[in-house]
Order: sequence, then C-alpha cells, then structure tokens
Amino acid sequence: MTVLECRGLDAGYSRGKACVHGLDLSVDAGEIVALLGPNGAGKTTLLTTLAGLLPSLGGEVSVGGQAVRAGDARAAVRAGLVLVPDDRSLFKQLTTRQNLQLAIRRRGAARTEAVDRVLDHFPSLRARLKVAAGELSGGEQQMLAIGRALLQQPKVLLIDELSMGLAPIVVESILPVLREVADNDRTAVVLVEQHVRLALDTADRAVVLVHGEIELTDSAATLAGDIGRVEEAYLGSAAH
Ligand SMILES: Nc1ncnc2c1ncn2[C@@H]1O[C@H](COP(=O)(O)OP(=O)(O)OP(=O)(O)O)[C@@H](O)[C@H]1O
Repeated sequence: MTVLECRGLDAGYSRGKACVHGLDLSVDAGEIVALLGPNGAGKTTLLTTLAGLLPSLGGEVSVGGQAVRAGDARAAVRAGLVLVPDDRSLFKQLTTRQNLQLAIRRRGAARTEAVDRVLDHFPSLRARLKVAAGELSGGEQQMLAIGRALLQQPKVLLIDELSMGLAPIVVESILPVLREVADNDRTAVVLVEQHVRLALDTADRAVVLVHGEIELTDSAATLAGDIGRVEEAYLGSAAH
C-alpha cells in the first residue's frame, strides 16, 4: 500500500531555480527506499522539502492519500513525515533522556513505554540516559536522533546521510533497526546513504537521483547483483 506519493515535485532554494525537477516517487508502507546519487544531486533538498522545511516549488506530496501542505514543517510531522537531518539536530546540552522525552507529547506510563521501546531498539543508550547528548559518541548521537524521530510515530521516516562520520560497524548496528521498524511497524523509510553497498543490503528498492531527476530505480537486490548499473548512473552524471 502506497504511503508516500510525490507527483511532479519541484524543489530548490529559489523560484525558477529548482534543483529537483518534476519528481514522481511512491513509497509503500514497510518499504525501505535507498536514495542514492552523487554530491549535489538534490537528495538533501528533496528530504528537506518533504519535511516541510523548504517550500516546494511545485507539485504535490501526499501521505496516506492526504495532501500535505507544502512548506509547513508542523503539517509534515502531523502527516507522519519525520526527518532525521544530516546534522542530527540534537539538543546538545540536554541529556539523552530529555532529548527523547521532548519528542513525545504523551504523559505518564505511555511516555515511559514509548521511550522504553526506543531503548529496546538501541540498548546502548540505556547506560547513557543521564549523559548530555553533546557528550555521546557519533554513533550514539545517530541512535538518539533516530530514536527521537521514532517517538514521533512516523509513517515515513526520512534519514539524511545516516552513516556520516560513523564507523561501518556502528552503521551496521543501526541499519537492522530500520528493517525492524519497517517490518514490524510498517513504517516507510527513505534513506540517503553514501555507502551504496550498505544501502542496497538494507533497502528494498533504490532510486538514483542525478541532477534532480531519477536516473535509475530498481529493486535493491537486483542492483546489488549488478552494481555496475549504479556506477554507470553516477558516472552518467559527469557527462550531463
Ligand atoms: N542552502 C542552499 N542554498 C542554495 N543552494 C543550495 C543550498 N543547499 C544546497 N544547494 C544546492 O542545491 C543542489 C542540490 O544539493 P543537495 O544538498 O540537495 O544535494 P545532495 O544530493 O544532498 O548532495 P550531498 O551529498 O553533497 O549533500 C546543489 O547544486 C547545491 O549546491
């Protein structure tokens, strides 16, 4: 079942200068889509626009069949579009626990239960609950950023540059959590990831964005078995 639908989406930083052009993209509930592409392809711009942090320059976005008002971050979160930005945007002076608690409006037992579920996903955060987010390791910060996003009960989790600055072993411990969330909660995940191999191993489908347009899309398993097609799509970008 389609949960996220973009039709003819134009995105960019000023009118008449779109860097994502007429993008059509559908993502199913429980599906992980790896959004790949060279530097400057428009991946961050697309996620930021979906999250309502940038006004879109045209086209439509809907979640669960309901149109989402463009350029309205609150409307995006209410619709279930939740972004984990590449800088992770944690409250660095606040503790891990406080960062998690700020993400949920619910009170009392429901809040404790929701935080507990996140800690089940990321057990290493349990020992770090009283530590300021700024003191956490890069991997712990990424876990906290994803945990905080999960507390907002996303229908579509948008993750920008998951592995930025992290050791591969740390990334490999985080990626299975996305699979669990997709499989068990039917959350859709759009994952921007520079490590193509890791992304293809985790995702159901991959989309290669080049100069703001979809150059290639196929099942992740198919592309993992023919990585040359992905490389060609990237290299093709140099010829544009
Ligand atoms: N704040 C900004 N203002 C104006 N133009 C921007 C801004 N941020 C990015 N751009 C431009 O928008 C285009 C798309 O950039 P974007 O960051 O979305 O690409 P990306 O695929 O995420 O690449 P990267 O992996 O390098 O982050 C690029 O040409 C970039 O220079």
